[in-house]
Amino acid sequence: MIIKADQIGKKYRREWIFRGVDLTLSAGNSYTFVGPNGSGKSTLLQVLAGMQPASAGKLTYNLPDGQLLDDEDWYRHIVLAAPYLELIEELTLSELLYFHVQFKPFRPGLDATTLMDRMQLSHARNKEIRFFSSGMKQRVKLGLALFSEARLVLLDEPTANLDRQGATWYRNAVEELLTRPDCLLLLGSNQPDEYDFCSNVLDVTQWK
Ligand SMILES: Nc1ncnc2c1ncn2[C@@H]1O[C@H](COP(=O)(O)OP(=O)(O)OP(=O)(O)O)[C@@H](O)[C@H]1O
Repeated sequence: MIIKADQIGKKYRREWIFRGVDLTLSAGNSYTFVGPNGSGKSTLLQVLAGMQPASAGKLTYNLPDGQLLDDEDWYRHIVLAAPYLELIEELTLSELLYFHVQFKPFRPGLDATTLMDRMQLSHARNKEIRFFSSGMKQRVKLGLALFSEARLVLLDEPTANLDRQGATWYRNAVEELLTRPDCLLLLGSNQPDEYDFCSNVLDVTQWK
């Protein structure tokens, strides 16, 4: 997976959030977008993920064999965990995993039972998501992102609402993901301990 951004920009009404972004993001690497509150990290991640249209410039997505992904294919290859994305609150955890796997398989060797175990949430398998604490919900979002079969993993504020044990769990899971040469990891963060393993740290204020 290679994402090429050619002079992309995003504006809301008359305000440019960022512009002139030229990037080549390649699988086997991680990239972290940093900057103060409101600087455009989440917006840039969403535009790079194809979830929001760019207002200017061009984005292309290539697989290693040079194949270009079209819109329909694209969504099979990405996962995003972010505070602003909601889980389906009426489902139990078991039901949610069953629903999710219909659209996106888990990584090889994982099923719903092992995944709940990896999320350290087996005890809550029959509880509805709406009764989960914010930290438990965050583990579910991260678990679905980190343990699903996807070539592009986007994590926005990954340790939001996690306690110290949860932050260690995140750290171990993300380091395991980084051993996969076929995976491209993009992070949005302003917490250094969420991304200090990452060698490509990009300040979004350079694109104001
Ligand atoms: N849908 C929208 N309509 C108008 N303005 C928006 C919209 N979404 C975001 N913005 C504006 O875009 C700017 C960047 O917001 P964004 O959420 O990308 O920043 P951020 O760096 O992720 O912030 P934080 O660190 O607080 O999460 C902000 O000024 C925000 O108000």
